[in-house]
Amino acid sequence: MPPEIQWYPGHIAKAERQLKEQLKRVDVVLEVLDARIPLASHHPQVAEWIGSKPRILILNRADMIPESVRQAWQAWFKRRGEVPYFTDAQQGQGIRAVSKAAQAAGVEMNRRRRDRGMRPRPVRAVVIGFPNVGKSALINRLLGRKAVASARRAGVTRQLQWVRISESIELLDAPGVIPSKLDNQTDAVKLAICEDIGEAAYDNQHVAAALVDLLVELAYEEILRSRYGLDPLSMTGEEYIHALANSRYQGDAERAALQLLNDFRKGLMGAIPLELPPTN
Ligand SMILES: Nc1nc2c(ncn2[C@@H]2O[C@H](COP(=O)(O)OP(=O)(O)OP(=O)(O)O)[C@@H](O)[C@H]2O)c(=O)[nH]1
Repeated sequence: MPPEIQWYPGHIAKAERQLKEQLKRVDVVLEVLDARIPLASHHPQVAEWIGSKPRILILNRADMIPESVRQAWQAWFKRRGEVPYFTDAQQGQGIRAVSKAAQAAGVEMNRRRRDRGMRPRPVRAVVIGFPNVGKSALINRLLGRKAVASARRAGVTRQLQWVRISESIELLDAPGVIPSKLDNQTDAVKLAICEDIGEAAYDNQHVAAALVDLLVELAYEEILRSRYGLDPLSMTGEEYIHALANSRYQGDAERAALQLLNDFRKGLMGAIPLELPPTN
């Protein structure tokens, strides 16, 4: 069977090259994950690309998961010796803590510079993450003004410039786009559901069916039942899309799939995580 989600060729290598170019220039890396799918929106090679540079871990779209799940992730990352910063870059929540963490990394860097007889300078940082996770929105919030294009469409970010976000922090105004991980279709489907996928080709009906299956698996079936008047427990995700198409869209399964995906992506189903911290 061919992979369900495919990326347009040529894009991955170029994205990796550009990302490495950006990482070379900075002291600190701000890695943005999607709080609904912190595992699927992390690329396993990030540690290798960053090397020994400090990384600040940001779970954006924190408004799209319940508080209890946020706490569960907090505890899970803490057990792994990591500190997640939860942000809502759209509304500007949690931004100050991110800036402070970058600033603290800068203090550490300047201590080392002074030890080597070098003059202190502002810490240089870059925001990286998968397409559409909210990198530009976060940069705008860190800047405190609207300077970087932010759009609902994936893959709009381009150019490269330094911007001063405080006395002690300089930021690359173009975020680093992390290339897709190609070997994990389960993660790819989650990225497609959340629209964090960039230049990929995928089948909306397949992705919407996977969303229904995931919602049932995570015991969110009541949301589907009350929103669409159809019980997902008695059928597969694929059957659900067809049932929805028959009940509302004259059998048009593509419209039903797009409606369901849009409702989820816009948060109209409520704050729903698609991943929970692993229990082991
Ligand atoms: N609900 C919610 N929406 C967000 C948040 N952050 C960003 N968004 C929205 O998500 C969409 C993508 O945000 P961008 O900032 O353009 O994402 P990006 O990562 O820069 O995207 P690319 O340029 O495609 O790589 C926009 O519609 C934002 O308004 C958030 O914390 N919560």
